[in-house]
Amino acid sequence: MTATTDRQPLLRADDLTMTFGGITAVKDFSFHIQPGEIVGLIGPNGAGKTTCFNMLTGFYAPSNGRVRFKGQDITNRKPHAIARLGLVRSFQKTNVMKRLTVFENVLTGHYMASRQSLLATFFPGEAVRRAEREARESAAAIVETMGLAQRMNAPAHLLSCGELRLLEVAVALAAKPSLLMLDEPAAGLNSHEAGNFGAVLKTLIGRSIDALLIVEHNMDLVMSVSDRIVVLNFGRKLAEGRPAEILENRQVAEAYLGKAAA
Ligand SMILES: Nc1ncnc2c1ncn2[C@@H]1O[C@H](COP(=O)(O)OP(=O)(O)OP(=O)(O)O)[C@@H](O)[C@H]1O
Repeated sequence: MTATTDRQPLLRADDLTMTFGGITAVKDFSFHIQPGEIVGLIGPNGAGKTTCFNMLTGFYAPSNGRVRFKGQDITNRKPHAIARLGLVRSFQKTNVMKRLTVFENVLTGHYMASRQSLLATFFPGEAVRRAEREARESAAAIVETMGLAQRMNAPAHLLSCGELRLLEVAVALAAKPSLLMLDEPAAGLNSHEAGNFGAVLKTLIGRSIDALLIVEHNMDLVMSVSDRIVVLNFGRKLAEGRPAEILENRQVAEAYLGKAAA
């Protein structure tokens, strides 16, 4: 075990359970994320990964179990309240507005997060003007961090698939997350683009975010970026460990092969 396990987790979920009518999507699922970690949450289709994301971020009220973030019990809090605490998620559907430029998309992310009043926007005082300046500086810095500086003023519809996936993360970063949760952020990327995407994600830890939880079907990507992997199967935790341990785990291989053979 590493020394990190002695510290208080950034996020801790205990016995999370979600039932929809007669279907149990997730059952007694417990896990944690330490500051500084990238954790991969994997599992075959329908294993319960997105349902977990929804429970952790307040989009679903768990049927049972608790979620703690930064030491606070956030179970059943509203999604926007959880996001304001620093737990920010992406969705499988894109958050990018195709007509806006890369910079404008990230700036819009800042405004969505800051909830500045309309009155303040039209009749700005010094404080609002300063906030505006800071938002623009921060947006430009995020674009650079994601490796998109050359595309700062390009309309999003002109971006390659790889650049678009990076921009989606950039927009999420505008909300100033402490823990960022990405749901299939590398969908549609070829192996070269996925390699670059993973390398950029790794640079974010300790610089833009404290920790990252990633749900991803691209195994090369998730194995190369994650410090630890948690495997879900039929809503239950099947395995947990370092990527090399998970790759050698027979039960995990069978869960995936079983699904593929079905
Ligand atoms: N709102 C819902 N109502 C009823 N059943 C649901 C609902 N959301 C999810 N489920 C069911 O819960 C189970 C887990 O689904 P979930 O989407 O969480 O899996 P997943 O691991 O994210 O799958 P994928 O990798 O395909 O995205 C599935 O059987 C799904 O049909």
